[in-house]
Amino acid sequence: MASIIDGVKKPTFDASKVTVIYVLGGPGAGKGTQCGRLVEDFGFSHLSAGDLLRAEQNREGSQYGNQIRTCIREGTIVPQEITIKLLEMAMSAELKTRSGRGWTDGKGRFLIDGFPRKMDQALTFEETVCAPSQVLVFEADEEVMIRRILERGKTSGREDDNIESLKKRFQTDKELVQPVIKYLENKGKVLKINSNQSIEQCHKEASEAIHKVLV
Ligand SMILES: Nc1ncnc2c1ncn2[C@@H]1O[C@H](COP(=O)(O)OP(=O)(O)O)[C@@H](O)[C@H]1O
Ligand SMILES: O=c1ccn([C@@H]2O[C@H](COP(=O)(O)OP(=O)(O)O)[C@@H](O)[C@H]2O)c(=O)[nH]1
Repeated sequence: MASIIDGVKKPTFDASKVTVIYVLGGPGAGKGTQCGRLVEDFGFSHLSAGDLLRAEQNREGSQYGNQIRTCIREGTIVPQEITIKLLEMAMSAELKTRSGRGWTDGKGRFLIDGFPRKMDQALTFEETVCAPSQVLVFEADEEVMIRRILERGKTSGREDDNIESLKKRFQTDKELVQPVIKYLENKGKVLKINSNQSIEQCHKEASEAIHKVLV
């Protein structure tokens, strides 16, 4: 069977026709929740790297299923070739099927949630797909994130919404994701939002920042 990966190479769409916003933050910081709200406001396509990986993991015949499952359970990062290819394919598909609906400036609007989580991903995506216009980073205290994830775990069915996986995800966040945030901060693209606050307050701060990017 053909692989979904045929090397990271130029995507099939024109990078000048898309606006990409990265949405980062620890597990349970509220990335998915806030993306849902921003989709309503601005007509973004919301691409969660974690959701794309879970879908690929469960796809019948996927040769990456076991590898993805192990990484997710252990809170480690899936090799970039897999994640970037999945993102690129999802972006191409959206650009074909939506053809501008809800994108008032004619550019494809993408919220990329939970990515990049490692420096190699940040650099490769920038080189082969495009650079982000803005980066939203939701920051919550560890005890707040633990409480939210354990609550979510009661119904999410996710193999990593438990305290053992969570501790490993926090470790990965410190070691790998924080350097990516520093790198993006040096480019002046990062807005940090305190997500111990209410969903409403986080949304207000996030949507103000997006307004400035999309004008
Ligand atoms: N600001 C907030 N205040 C209280 N609960 C929140 C807040 N943001 C998200 N939640 C809840 O916390 C859980 C994790 O949020 P989610 O958006 O899935 O986080 P992430 O995508 O960052 O892992 C969800 O059950 C969500 O309803
Ligand atoms: O670019 C990515 C994004 C996610 N993941 C994996 O998917 C898991 C779940 O990520 P998601 O963003 O869905 O969940 P969160 O930890 O933010 O709740 C992570 O812990 C990683 O194992 C990954 O390998 N690369």
